[in-house]
Amino acid sequence: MTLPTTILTMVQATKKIDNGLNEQNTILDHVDLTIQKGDFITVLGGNGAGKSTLFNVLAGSLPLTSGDIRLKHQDITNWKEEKRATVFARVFQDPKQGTAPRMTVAENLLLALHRGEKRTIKRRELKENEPVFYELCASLGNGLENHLDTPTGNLSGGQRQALSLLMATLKDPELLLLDEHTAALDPKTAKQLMKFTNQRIQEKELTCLMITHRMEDALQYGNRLLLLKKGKIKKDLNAQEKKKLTLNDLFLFFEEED
Ligand SMILES: Nc1ncnc2c1ncn2[C@@H]1O[C@H](COP(=O)(O)OP(=O)(O)OP(=O)(O)O)[C@@H](O)[C@H]1O
Repeated sequence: MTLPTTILTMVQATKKIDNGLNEQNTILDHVDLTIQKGDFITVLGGNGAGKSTLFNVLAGSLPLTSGDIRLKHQDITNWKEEKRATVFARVFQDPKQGTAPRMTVAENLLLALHRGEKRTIKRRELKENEPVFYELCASLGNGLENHLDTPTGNLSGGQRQALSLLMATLKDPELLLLDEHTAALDPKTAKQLMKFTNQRIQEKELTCLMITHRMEDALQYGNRLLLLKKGKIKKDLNAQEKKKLTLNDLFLFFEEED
């Protein structure tokens, strides 16, 4: 049996925000979290529970007030957002956020292939990578392979989110952050993208945190489930505990007073 490899550790991670009345609100409250390689963790919590804050402090868009974050035992607490983007990839809820609208599908994929490098797009490289990009897009099953030369602003929301997911996973990030990435899609498209997401995570053996408000998805996918309330992790369920969990248990959790 191989021992699990720790990818990420948060120790007493806390974020306080000035509320404008000379007081501070704690929006992430002394969070301890250890993520092992290959974990696919679904993250649930009501509005304002702190899910996006958790992602923002991981991605570096919000600095921690106290506590620290370690990536494979390296302290990354003070790494800037740009540096963290070389190891973490994030897909947002809004299809407009993940891709450059005036650039074509192929150009966006080429940018993703060179994530973290400062360089311009070369026509020759686009040509060379075309067969790879075609196959990659065809694997989505939504016709994106026929739009390699289409600016992404002209794609459907579903195609654009699928492309964002492909881009985020192209270079095997240490940690994939899915921030309600299916929430803006119609039920059928959301289901297809979720199926593809799971397939991609399994195939590439990625480590992933996924925020969702779809409780069925939180139960169906992943090997671990976090329940957040008032900036705290209230439950961290492992695979066995998660298997036993029902939709009713989740409804009860949301209704519970603290
Ligand atoms: N930059 C900020 N400035 C002030 N308050 C903030 C900031 N970011 C988050 N908050 C507050 O922190 C709390 C947690 O917000 P957060 O967006 O993390 O919740 P969430 O669980 O993602 O909610 P939702 O499901 O509605 O997206 C909320 O009360 C929110 O108003």
